Parts: sequence; structure tokens; C-alpha cells
Amino acid sequence: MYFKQYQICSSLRDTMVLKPVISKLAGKLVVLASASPRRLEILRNAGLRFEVVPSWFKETIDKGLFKAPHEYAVETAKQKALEVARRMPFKHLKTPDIVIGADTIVAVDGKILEKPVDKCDAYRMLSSLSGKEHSVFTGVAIVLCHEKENEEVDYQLIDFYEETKVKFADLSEDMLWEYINSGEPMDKAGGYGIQALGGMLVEYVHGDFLNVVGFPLNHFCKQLDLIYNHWTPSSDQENASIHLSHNGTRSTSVLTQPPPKPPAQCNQSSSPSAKYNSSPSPRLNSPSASQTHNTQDSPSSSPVHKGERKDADSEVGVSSWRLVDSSSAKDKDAKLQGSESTTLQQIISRGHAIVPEHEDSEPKKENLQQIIELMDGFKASKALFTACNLGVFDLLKSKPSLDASQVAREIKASVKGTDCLLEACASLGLLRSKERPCQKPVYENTDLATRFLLSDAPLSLHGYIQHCNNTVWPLFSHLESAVREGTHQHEKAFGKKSDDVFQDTYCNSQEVKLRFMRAMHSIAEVTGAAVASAFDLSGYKTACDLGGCTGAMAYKFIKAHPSLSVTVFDLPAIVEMSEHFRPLHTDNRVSFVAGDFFKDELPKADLYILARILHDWSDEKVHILLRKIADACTPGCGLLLSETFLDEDRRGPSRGLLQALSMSEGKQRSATEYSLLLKNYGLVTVHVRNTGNLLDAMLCIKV
Ligand SMILES: C[S@@+](CC[C@H](N)C(=O)[O-])C[C@H]1O[C@@H](n2cnc3c(N)ncnc32)[C@H](O)[C@@H]1O
Repeated sequence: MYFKQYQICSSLRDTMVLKPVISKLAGKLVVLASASPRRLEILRNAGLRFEVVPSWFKETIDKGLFKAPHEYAVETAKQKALEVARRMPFKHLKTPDIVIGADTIVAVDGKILEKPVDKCDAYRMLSSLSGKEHSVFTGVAIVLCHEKENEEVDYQLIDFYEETKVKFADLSEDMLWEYINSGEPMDKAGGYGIQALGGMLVEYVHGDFLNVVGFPLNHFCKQLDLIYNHWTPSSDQENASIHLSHNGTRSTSVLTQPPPKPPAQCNQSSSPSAKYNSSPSPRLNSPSASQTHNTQDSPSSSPVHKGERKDADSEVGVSSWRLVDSSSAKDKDAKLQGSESTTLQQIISRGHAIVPEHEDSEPKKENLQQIIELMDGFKASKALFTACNLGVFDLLKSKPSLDASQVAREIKASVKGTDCLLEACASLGLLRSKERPCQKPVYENTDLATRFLLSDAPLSLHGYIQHCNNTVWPLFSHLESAVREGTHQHEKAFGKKSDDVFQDTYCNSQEVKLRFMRAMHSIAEVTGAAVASAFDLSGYKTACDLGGCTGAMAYKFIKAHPSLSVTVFDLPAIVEMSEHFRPLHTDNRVSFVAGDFFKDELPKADLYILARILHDWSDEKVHILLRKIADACTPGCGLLLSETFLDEDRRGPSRGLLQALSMSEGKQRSATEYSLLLKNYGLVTVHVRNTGNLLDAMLCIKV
């Protein structure tokens, strides 16, 4: 077991630099516009969380329009991604943040080979590759979608391609037909799959192997790095094309292209309503006004910058649009019918006007809305807490369709106050009000409330809501002092000095302790399954969940890993109450040990779990704990760390940054910061998983 894992560890060390890049996409709705299982696997293995929405774009672009084969692959990738980016807000009722499209082709003797249509076609393709070197190109398009007002979405497009040279051995007729009859060639570009049987046909590969499989992961990560770490919203960079040389050395050049044509010229186009405006910067959050481009190009020369080719192997183009649908939302769906192969040109002529943005002198509606929502945020939180505490959602589960006076009677509150509370909850999407002629409306729980707000729902957040109301709220009411003094405000909020919040505050009374445990339990119930299944832990037999509280995480781990046993290690005051949280149907693979992880010997295990622990403690205490863990680990032992990882630039997620405001003595960190910290203790990160849920995860191995 240890040997196997150590190998994984060293081979993955090289990819470490890429992980923080992938983590940039955490919390974003990333969509892969491809059903290719090979692309799916490559991206999943890289830790990317995404939805798959296969593109309806038919690969029917006339190849003759393109000067070079890669241009065709890039154009197809673009059209696939754009089709999904445009379809999702209508068909899926959500706007993705990023859509990734890709198209892989094989080119030999100036001809493009796609997927064979039948066995004879496969034979023709494979025999044309026999004994020769050919090129595999994957065109990739990254569409960044930026939702503006109801009817508007900004699309920014980054595309690039990767070329890999592959040489086939001389293939005998027997070998060819044996391979064709295996069925493998049929859904593969060029008629072969290098990752399976087709690998036997290959003499050598020059370049990125994964590119031949279907997705140039390395180049893609470099692109993400450029998008998220290196682009700044400067006007020069609007015309930036970034060239990545094939041998891995990167040269970034800002092209000095002639300025794009002004909007007046765009208006002379064949589609009278079409004006075109590019957003200035590839950063999602910088959609201010800028340059214009002509949209009258054919698909082969659509408004993606065609920069000078500095390097024959790879090219990146950047462009962006703002589409405004000039028609009503109702007929959008109808318009999209049969739009599988629409080009940008066609979108325009279907009633989407692309208009320049103006520097508004008045505040934009959405800006004002954003500020007002922030100002009102505490009112919404408090309305939610109050409705939960008064048992409104539980009541409407047992007695649906009550009006305000009936609810008031049941929860023993005033009719006036209850009326306001119910109306407010309905406006927040927590209740549904049903109008009745000449009578007061009645209320029911929405699906959201049924899922998360009932005290007995499997994913109930009731416990955490009570903790927020009783503990976090008082702390936040002293936020200004906390910021001025740089310390936690437990004494001001709870009238009691606290050196160790867990022992001095949470374990102070049975009531507070149970409330704290319910809070931890509810979050672990919601997040635990994603954390537990984030990595293949089949090599581990025993785990110890340090600060494992009620055991909620531990139960998720044994469910996800049938051969794993977990010891939950927590303070004696917590362990004595853990029985209350034991699931009805569970075996004895979860056990509890009471102790203090700063002072006592840690239970022996080959995997340690630290979920939501490190962020709470000072550097000094973190050092004590990690030293103890490192000493308890033999080489090959694992540490699974689960926290909310901050973005690498520490600009988000807000949830993590806001939580830091009320934290006692610890701090929030990014995945890289955790990795560097753990490395000091010989714990080398081999995988990072941004779960897209509240908690992310990282697997480290002791070397
Ligand atoms: C924020 S909670 C996290 C609970 C759990 N790991 C989860 O993710 O749901 C921190 C846990 O660490 C435990 N803890 C705090 N100080 C401890 C100590 N000195 N020794 C052992 N456990 C401790 C607390 O009792 C609590 O259960």
C-alpha cells in the first residue's frame, strides 16, 4: 500500500503547480460541452468539478474554408462551446460561468480525419496512417459567461490548440482488420484510441500524450493560469494573443494589431441590428466598455483575434461579446430550436443585437441592487433564524396550508408579527403563499425549506442555523471591536473570558455543547459525502478523525470506503455525547476515543483526517498539532485535510473570508498555503479537490 502511494506522490508532485489553477474554478459553474468519456476522465482526474452538457453543434463546417487543419478544430471547439453557453440559460435555466469546448482531429498529408463512419472508412483512415507520422490537433475554446441584467450575457472567448505528432508502425492487413473488428476505432478521431488497443499501433509520440487522447490538459491549465493569474484589465491586453511554444517555453506577446474597425462600420453590415462590442478584459469581473470589432467574418474568420503566428505549434486567441436579446424571453426558446449550427453571425440576425456599453452617469440598476442586498443581508438572515427557531417550517410540514393567524396561534406569537414574518419568508423563497378569494393567503414550505430547514430533514441545517443565531450573530454584533482590536469578542458577546473557545465556551453547559454539536453535525451531514468520496482511499484500513465531533464525517467515510474503520478523537465532553448522533443503521467500524489532540497521544492510524480544524488555531497550536501528526505517521501514511480553501488570490470565496471575521485565533488559507504548511512536516500534497460544496479537500502523504 505505502509503496503504491509513494509512487503516486512523486509522479503527481510535478502537477502541483497546476492544482491551484484548477482550484480557481472552484465554486464556479464549469460546463464541459463534450460527451467524450476520455475528456471527462482527463478533466476529472485533474480535480476539476464540472457539469457535462454535450453540444448540439453539428460538426458540419466546411473544412475547405480553413487554411490549416488546426483552424478547423479551433472553430469547431468554439461553436460547440458557444452553442452550450447560449442554450443553458434558456434550456437549463442557469448561466454557466465557464464553458469548455474541444475538438480533436487527425491530419495526415494535408487531409483532416475525424471519426470514421463505418468499418471501410476506418480502414481507409488507418491505412493512410500506416508507417507515417501524422499530427493530432485538439482545438479548445473556453467561453467565460458573465451574466449582466436579465437579458444580457457577456461572452468572452479564449481559444487555442495543441499539436502532437504521432508515428504509426507499418500495419499489416491482418493487424488493421483485427483492430477495426475490435470496434475501438468507431468513435475516435483518425480511427484509433491511443489510450487503449490503438496504443499498440504507435511507434512514437512527440508532444502531449493527453492531447492525442482528447484534451491538452497542460496547455489548458496554462491558459487558466493566464486568465486568472496574469491578465489585468489593461486596454493593451484586449488584443492580447498569447503564444505558447510547443517545447514548453512560454512567450507572451501583446500583439500590435491595427485598431479594430469602429462601430459605424459594423452598422453597415448585412444584419442591420448588429453592432459589435468587445468587453475590454478577459477578467470576468471587469466588463467595462472598450474596443469594437467587425462581425462580418465567416465562421473561419469569426471575431476571434487572428494574431500573427509566432509559433507554429500553439496559438491562443481572445475575444469577447456582449449579446443583448432584443426579443422577449418567451420566444427565445423557439428561436433556439434548430439552432445547433448557428454561428455568431446567425445569432445576430436572429434578433440579438450586440451593442456598445456606455459609461452611465446614473448608477446601474444591478449595482444599486447589489449594495441594497448587502445592506439587507442581515435582515434576511435574522428572518430565517427566527422562522426556524419559532418552528414555522416544522409546523407547515405537519400542517400545510395555514394562514398567518393559524400559524401565529400555533407558534404562540402575534398575528401582526407572524404575518410580516411569513410574507418576508415567502419573498426569500422559503415559503410559498397561496392566494384565496376574499381570504388571507395560506402558506406552504418551498422545496428549499423542505430540504434544508426542517429539523428532521436528512440534510437539515437547523443545527447550524441555531449556532449562527446564538453564537455567530452575537460575535458579529461586535465586529467593529474585533477589527479594531484584532482579537475575538467572546468576552464581550458572552460575558465570559475564553482562552480556548471549545473548552471554555462550547463545552461550558450541556445546552451550548449540544447546540454546538448539532451545528457541526448538520454541516458535516451536508458536506461529508463529497469530502469522503473525494479520493480513492482503498489503500487505507484505519483512519483517525481528529476533532471528529459527533462522528458525522466518520460515518460518511465508512460508507464511501467499505474496508475503512475510523476512530473519532475528540474532547471528553464531546465524546460523552456522541451516542446521541449515532445513525440507526451502522456497523461498528466507527469508534470514539476521548482526549486532547494538543496534549495526548494520538490513536494509531494510517490515515489522519483533519476536517475544519486547522483554520481555528493560532500558528503555534497548528504547529503543535501537525508535529504530533507527523510524528505519528510512518512514510506512506496519509493526511486528509478538509477546509474551505480560499482562492489563490484570496479574493474569495466570500463565505470563507466572512467566516474569518469571527474566528478566534486562526486563519483561512488557500490550497497552496495549506500545501506549503503541511510540507514542513513531510506531508506532501498529492491531490486537491475543490468539491464545489462548502468544504474542499486535500490528500497528503507522509514522505
Ligand atoms: C469546528 S469542529 C469540526 C468538527 C468536525 N471535524 C467536522 O468537520 O464536522 C472542531 C472540533 O474539534 C474539537 N476539538 C477542539 N479542541 C480539541 C482538542 N484540544 N482535542 C480534541 N478535539 C478538539 C471540537 O470539540 C470540535 O468537535
